[in-house]
Amino acid sequence: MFRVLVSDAISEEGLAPLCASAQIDIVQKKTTEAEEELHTFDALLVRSATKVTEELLEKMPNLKIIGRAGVGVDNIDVDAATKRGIVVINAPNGNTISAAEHTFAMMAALVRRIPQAHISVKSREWNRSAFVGNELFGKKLGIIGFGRIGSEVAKRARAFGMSVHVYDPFLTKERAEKLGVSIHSLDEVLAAADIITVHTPLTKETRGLLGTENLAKTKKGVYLINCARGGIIDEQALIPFLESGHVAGVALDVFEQEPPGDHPLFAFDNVIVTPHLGASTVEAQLNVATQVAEELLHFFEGRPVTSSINLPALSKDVYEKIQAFYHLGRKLGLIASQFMNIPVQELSVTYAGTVADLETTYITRSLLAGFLRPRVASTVNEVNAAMVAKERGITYGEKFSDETHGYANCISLTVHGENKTFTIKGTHVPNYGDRIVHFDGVAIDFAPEGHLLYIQHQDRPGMIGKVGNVLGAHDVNIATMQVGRQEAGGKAMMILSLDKPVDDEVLQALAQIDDIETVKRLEA
Ligand SMILES: NC(=O)C1=CN([C@@H]2O[C@H](COP(=O)(O)OP(=O)(O)OC[C@H]3O[C@@H](n4cnc5c(N)ncnc54)[C@H](O)[C@@H]3O)[C@@H](O)[C@H]2O)C=CC1
Ligand SMILES: O=C(O)CCC(=O)C(=O)O
Repeated sequence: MFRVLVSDAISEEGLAPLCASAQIDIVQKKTTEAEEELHTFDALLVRSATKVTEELLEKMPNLKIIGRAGVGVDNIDVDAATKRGIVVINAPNGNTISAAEHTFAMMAALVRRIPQAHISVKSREWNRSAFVGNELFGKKLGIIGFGRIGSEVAKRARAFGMSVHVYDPFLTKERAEKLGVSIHSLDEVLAAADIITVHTPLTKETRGLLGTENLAKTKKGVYLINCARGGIIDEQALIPFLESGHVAGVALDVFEQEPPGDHPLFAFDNVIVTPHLGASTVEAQLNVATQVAEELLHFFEGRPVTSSINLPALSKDVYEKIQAFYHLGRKLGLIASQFMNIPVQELSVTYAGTVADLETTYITRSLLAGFLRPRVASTVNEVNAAMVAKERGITYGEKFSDETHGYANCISLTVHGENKTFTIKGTHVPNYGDRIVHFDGVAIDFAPEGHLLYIQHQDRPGMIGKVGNVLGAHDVNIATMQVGRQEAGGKAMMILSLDKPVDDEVLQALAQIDDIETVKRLEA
C-alpha cells in the first residue's frame, strides 16, 4: 500500500484514478495538519501553496515522489529532493492554454482599461472619455520566453493582427519561422515592443530580468505583463517608471511574495492584478491533476515517468527497450562495488553492440546507483546517483565501442581504485537473462543473481572438491559453480551461487585452504 498526501486543492475528478487504486491510500490535508503522520507518506502532491522545503523533506523520510499539479516547481526544493533520491514530477502542459488565455485577457484588459472602467461604472459613474484605450491590432508584442505558454500567446497575438518579436536564447530559427514570429536580442525586443509579456521560469538568470537597466531600454508608453513568475519583472524597479509615465500600464498575475499584502504598486490606477489565476480554470485543473495522477500510478507500478524534473525523460517505448540493460547495469555496479571494497576514484562504462544505440544515460545512472548502494547509508537511486558520486569524489564516464566479444550487446565497467583496477563485463540475452562474461581479467559465464561467492586460487587439481567439502560441512548448498582461468596452472577463479548467504566463519574456513588467495561474498 502506498500512502499519498495531497496537501493543496487539486481537482478531485483528476485524482480519481489514484483514488480508485486499491494499492493507494490518499490523505487530503495540509502538511501542517498531518505533522504526526508525515513520516508515513510515499508521495506528496502539491500545487503552489505548499512549500516543499528541506525541513519538510526531513520529516518525510519515506517520500519517494513529489508531484506538482502545474508547471513551476519553484515552491519545491528540487536539489534537496534530488539529494534524497526523491523523484520530482510536474504537469508541464495541462495548464498551458489557460495561462496563455489569461495572459491575453490581461493584455486586452490592460490596453482597454477594463478593470478601471468596471469599478467606475459600478461606482455609478459614466465617464466614457476617461477610459480611452489602445488597439492591439498592428502593435508589436515582445515575448520573452518562448516555450509552451509564450508560443500559445504568440498564436493568439497573430490572430489579433499583432507582430510578434521574441527573445528566447534557446529558440531555433525553424520553430520561430513555423510560428510566424521573429527572433531578436533582448535589447531589440525591449526597444521595439509596444507590449512586453514574460513567459520564462524564474531562475538566477531571469530574476529581475526587467529591472531598472532593462526597463530604461523599453519604448516610452510600453505596457508590461507578468503571468509567469513574480520577480521576473522587478516590482520595486517599476515604481519610478510608472510615476514618470514611461510605463503606460502593468498587468500582474504573479508576485515576488504571494499573497502580496499591501503592495506599493496597488497605488497605481494603471496597474491591474489577479491573484495567480493563470491556471485557475476547471479545464486546466482537471488536466494537471489527471497528468500527475497518471504519472504517480506509473511510478508505483514501476513504469517510467515522463515528466520528471530530476530524471532524464524516458518514454514508454524507450523504457521498454532499455529495461533489461537498466537491471544489468545495476547488477554490474553492485557486484563491482563489493569486489572493489576500497576507495575508488573513477568508473568507466563502455557500451557495445545493440545497447550502444539506446538511451545509455539512464543505464549509466542505474549502474552508478548500484555501485554506490553498498557504500552509502542513505537512499541512492538513479535520481541522486550522479550527485552522490560527485559528493564522494567519484567521477564517471561513458564510452562506446564495437567490441562485443561475440555477444549481441556488452556493457563493460572498469573501476579505478588507488592501486587496483577491476573490469567486469556483462551481456543480456533475451529470454535467457543477464550473464557476466568477463570478471577481473578472466572469461567466465555466470548469472548475476542471489548469494554469490568469489574465490581466487591457483589452478590446481582438487580445488573444487576442497571448496565443496568446506561448504558442505557448514550446511551450505551450492546451486551453480563456474570456473575460469587466465592460463593452465595460473590464476584461476570460481564463482559459486549459493542457496543461502555465508557468514564470516565460512569465509575464513575457505581462505585457509591451500592455494586459495581471496574469498569474497558478493550479493546481487
Ligand atoms: N500564472 C500561472 O498560473 C502560470 C504560470 N506559469 C509559469 O509560466 C512560465 C512559462 O511556462 P511554460 O511556457 O510552460 O514553460 P516552458 O518551459 O515551456 O517555457 C519557458 C521558456 O523560457 C525560456 N527561457 C529560459 N530562460 C530564459 C531566459 N533567460 N531568457 C529568455 N527565455 C528564457 C526557455 O527557453 C523556454 O522556451 C513558468 O514560469 C511557469 O511557472 C505556468 C502555468 C500557469
Ligand atoms: O497551481 C496553480 O494554480 C499555479 C499554476 C502555476 O503557476 C504553474 O503551473 O506554474
